[in-house]
Amino acid sequence: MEPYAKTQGVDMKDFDIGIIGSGPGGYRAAVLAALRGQKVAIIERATWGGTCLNRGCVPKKDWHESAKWIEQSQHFEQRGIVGSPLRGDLGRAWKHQHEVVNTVRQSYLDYLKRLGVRMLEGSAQFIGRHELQIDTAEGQTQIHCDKIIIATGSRPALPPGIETVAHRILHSDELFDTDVPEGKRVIIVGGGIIGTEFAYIFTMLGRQVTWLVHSEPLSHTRYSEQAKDALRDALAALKIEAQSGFVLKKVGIRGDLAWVEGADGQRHEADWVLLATGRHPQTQGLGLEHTAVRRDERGFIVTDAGLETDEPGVYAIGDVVGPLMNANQALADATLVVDRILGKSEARREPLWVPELVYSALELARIGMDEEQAEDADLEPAVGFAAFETSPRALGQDDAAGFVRLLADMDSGAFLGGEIVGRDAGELIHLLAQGSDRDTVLRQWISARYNHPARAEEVLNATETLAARWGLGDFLYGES
Ligand SMILES: Cc1cc2nc3c(=O)[nH]c(=O)nc-3n(C[C@H](O)[C@H](O)[C@H](O)COP(=O)(O)OP(=O)(O)OC[C@H]3O[C@@H](n4cnc5c(N)ncnc54)[C@H](O)[C@@H]3O)c2cc1C
Ligand SMILES: NC(=O)c1ccc[n+]([C@@H]2O[C@H](COP(=O)([O-])OP(=O)(O)OC[C@H]3O[C@@H](n4cnc5c(N)ncnc54)[C@H](O)[C@@H]3O)[C@@H](O)[C@H]2O)c1
Repeated sequence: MEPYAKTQGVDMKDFDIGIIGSGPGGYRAAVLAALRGQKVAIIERATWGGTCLNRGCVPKKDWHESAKWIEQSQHFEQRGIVGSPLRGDLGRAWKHQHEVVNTVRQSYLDYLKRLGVRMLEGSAQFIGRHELQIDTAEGQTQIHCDKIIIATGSRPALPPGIETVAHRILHSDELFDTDVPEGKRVIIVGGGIIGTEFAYIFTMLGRQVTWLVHSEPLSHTRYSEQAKDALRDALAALKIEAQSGFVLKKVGIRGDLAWVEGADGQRHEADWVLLATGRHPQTQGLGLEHTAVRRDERGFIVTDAGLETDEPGVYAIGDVVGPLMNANQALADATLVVDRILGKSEARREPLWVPELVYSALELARIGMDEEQAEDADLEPAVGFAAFETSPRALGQDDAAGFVRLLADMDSGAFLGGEIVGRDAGELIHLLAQGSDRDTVLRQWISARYNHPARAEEVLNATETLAARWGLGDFLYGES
């Protein structure tokens, strides 16, 4: 790819804002700051667009779409769509995501260029509190920035002593950086979000998956038991089951086969292996010792609620701050930090109100508190519920698994949190994310106009059950 700006000749230029990393956090911060008249430099040492665009959300959702179509094709004949049977081809799916990713990346770069953002290719490190040195292919250059945003993201974490082997034993970054391995049999290690998403995607795209997990998939997440059960059922219907109790200790290659060994000595063999055992914040080589920026014991950068580090004028956003690592958080962080830098807001980071998603045999989406958190906050949560199994739209789509589940405060009728499980949950969650006034938003949902038949109507139905079953009618149908 042609870089738009070489670092040569930039020597010690001044910028209003310097941003390290071009993932969703860094890219969004650059766009927002440039749109508001700031002189912005963004520095990227690897592929423009970061994890989300090149090795995460974007290619994963491209594959998830193909996986869904293959699964849906099981209903084609009964819907009157007939012809030869369809089958998944992960190799071709890899090429498809690659083309999509390249198109998106080019549009990102064009936009940054149009906005006048200075794009510098190389590895950035602090050499002073507000000075960065950038090591490029052509040499070193230095810039001064009034404000600096660290958006350096994360990298795959492997258990102690475990190393990847090219084309055979991979983590997810390597999976997207190189073509997918040929072999049909694949082992996935990890019951986190990546394991849960890829066990489904690979199976639908024609691979035989052995899925090895330590504890129940998604057990470390805040999805309700009902959501996890629904997902387990949907996976089981496709014969995708996690084998629990596996703690990875060793990996290796024997002839044509890759193997993994657990703490109990059990070995599993396959053509190749995907390791999905978490991610670490990425701060190595950043020169943080030249600043007052601190990291916690897990390596995450420590910030205040406005995402400013201990070094005044230096901020950190996205995965490198954690603890949740998703693009939605990185994007929300970028908005918050640019607003604060421009003095437009005193807002505080609110991870609770950033949507979380899982794309597997069902889409799981959630936002806000769960019951436990509500009770810990001395609130009394009422549950509003509507299942897609009676939705005319979902039935017409042959895809009626899942539900909308809302929590409201019994005393005030305030919206506390919600979960949407099933097809298009990743789109529908925006309904739950938009209400700016959570005290009155349920009243808005109950009086809003809906398209019929549509899945979004289940948000209305779930809200109505709060009125009907929990006596919240006075709050929800009251004067607005
Ligand atoms: C397989 C997978 C699927 C995912 N799917 C989803 C999803 O569906 N939805 C979702 O919300 N999230 C998803 N995520 C998570 C999401 O990708 C991350 O949360 C998001 O990319 C974090 O954004 P970021 O801006 O903090 O950092 P990143 O996207 O990691 O970008 C950081 C960038 O900084 C650069 N960098 C680091 N150090 C330096 C340096 N010293 N100098 C210059 N550049 C540097 C890196 O090269 C990188 O390009 C997924 C992740 C994975 C791995
Ligand atoms: N849709 C999304 O938002 C999305 C999608 C994919 C990834 N991500 C983010 O990317 C990050 C990485 O995802 P992930 O699934 O790798 O991490 P994760 O933290 O979600 O899960 C890691 C899993 O690895 C397991 N594990 C760790 N060491 C192990 C060992 N030695 N043996 C067996 N199992 C072991 C853990 O038990 C856990 O189930 C996460 O923070 C996730 O939130 C987000």
